[in-house]
Amino acid sequence: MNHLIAPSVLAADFANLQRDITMVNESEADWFHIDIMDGVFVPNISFGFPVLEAIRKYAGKPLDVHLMITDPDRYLEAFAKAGASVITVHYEACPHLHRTIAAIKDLGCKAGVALNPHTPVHLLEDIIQDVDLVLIMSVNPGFGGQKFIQRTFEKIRTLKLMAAERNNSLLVEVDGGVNLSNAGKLLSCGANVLVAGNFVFTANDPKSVISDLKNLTPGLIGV
Ligand SMILES: O=C(CO)[C@@H](O)[C@H](O)COP(=O)(O)O
Repeated sequence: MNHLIAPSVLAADFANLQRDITMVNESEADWFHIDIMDGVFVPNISFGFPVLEAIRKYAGKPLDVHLMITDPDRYLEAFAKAGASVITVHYEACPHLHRTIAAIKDLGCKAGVALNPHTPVHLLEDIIQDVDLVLIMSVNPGFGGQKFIQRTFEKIRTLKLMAAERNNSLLVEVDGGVNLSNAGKLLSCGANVLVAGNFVFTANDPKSVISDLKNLTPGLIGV
């Protein structure tokens, strides 16, 4: 499949949110990446349902909702109702992950599981066949604009090997510090969804940055 680009709205200008949403609508991006942070699972609070509903009102592309919250089961239905197409929960926040993934699918959404940088890919061995997406965090979650962790490349390769045996259609998403100097290598390691926040929204020409990420050939840049 061609890879997907998901600009992270956390890096948008919230005083000009409609303008930034329109920019993403008009760009070659595929999804809106929406970071929900509760100040408990991660040391930051982002935004909740009123903002998500405002984004949904103008967004012309699927909402890829990344829940950095404890006990996400409490809110799955509300996020589905608020317009999420993909709901990703953290492995580290879900004691009954199999049940949580089933609940997301029952709501008609794609189900994803995210791994913090310290969480090994092999822990997904008994769930990888049940998820639509694995999100590999390439920074510690909680903030945009952090430095990409190099170990991520190897994690994606390992995940890809596991997926080849157990889930060929798995979406492999990478999030944190993604830019044009690491994106080509991420694609060649097996990533097929790139999240980018600051690299897109602080650019002089965000649409052309999105286009550059979308039209990358795996491995040609940043290997
Ligand atoms: O989930 C997160 C941070 O916790 C990310 O989605 C960031 O929002 C990505 O931002 P950049 O690192 O690309 O600026």
